[in-house]
Amino acid sequence: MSLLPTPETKAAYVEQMFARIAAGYDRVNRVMTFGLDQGWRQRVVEAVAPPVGGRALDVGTGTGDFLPALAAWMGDGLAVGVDFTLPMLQTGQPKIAGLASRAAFVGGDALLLPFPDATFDVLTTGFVMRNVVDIGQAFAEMYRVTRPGGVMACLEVARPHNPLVRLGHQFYFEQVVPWIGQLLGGDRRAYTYLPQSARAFPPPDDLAALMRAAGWQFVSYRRYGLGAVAIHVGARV
Ligand SMILES: C[S@@+](CC[C@H](N)C(=O)[O-])C[C@H]1O[C@@H](n2cnc3c(N)ncnc32)[C@H](O)[C@@H]1O
Repeated sequence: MSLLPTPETKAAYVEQMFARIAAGYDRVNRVMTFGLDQGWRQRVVEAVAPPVGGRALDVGTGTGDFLPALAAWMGDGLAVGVDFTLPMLQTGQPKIAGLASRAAFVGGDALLLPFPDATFDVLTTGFVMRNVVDIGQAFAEMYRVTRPGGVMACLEVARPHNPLVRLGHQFYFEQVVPWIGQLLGGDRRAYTYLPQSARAFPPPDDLAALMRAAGWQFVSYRRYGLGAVAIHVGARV
């Protein structure tokens, strides 16, 4: 049975779903990815290479997993995480408490970012684009708030190329992950939506085309985790 919402109901569906799973979100992520997810986020941060004293924005920050790494690169710079699911931000609050004035959460929509043009040096986003109603608009908003010369990197799920790996990945993602979500996160529906939304998500070449259409230049991507995720990078010239 499809759990994918219609475009009209998607934003509310996504917000309510992440509010439900916020408390167990980090735990399920670590187990479900065999601990690889933090390494992928680290690669995203390396790809944008935040400047010392700079400003970074993480879009759809959730519990703020990108913020400590972004802040670590920037010395006295500022890492901001924006998200529209407040319970996710509340769950992540202890993660940024130790960063004092070097990190902050802001409530807001990725499709209408609450920042002026050209505010940030670098942008990151992880596992968010599957969940937005309009990927092109999200990329365009990210472009708008990036200063000329800035860089953006996007981490998202992909489907492995190798047919055998693809089959194993499909079984794991569609049959096992919902049970992990049930056992460790208490929510089988949310972790059934996850593989379904991944199936409906544009493959890496199409995602790169959407980035280019939103204005991003020098767009490229690399796959990680046997092809289960891809990191796209683009620049605002
Ligand atoms: C799968 S979580 C990813 C969280 C985090 N980026 C990470 O790497 O773990 C997706 C997050 O995107 C947020 N999100 C989805 N659509 C959004 C939108 N239109 N505006 C702001 N946040 C959004 C959700 O609230 C959720 O916290």
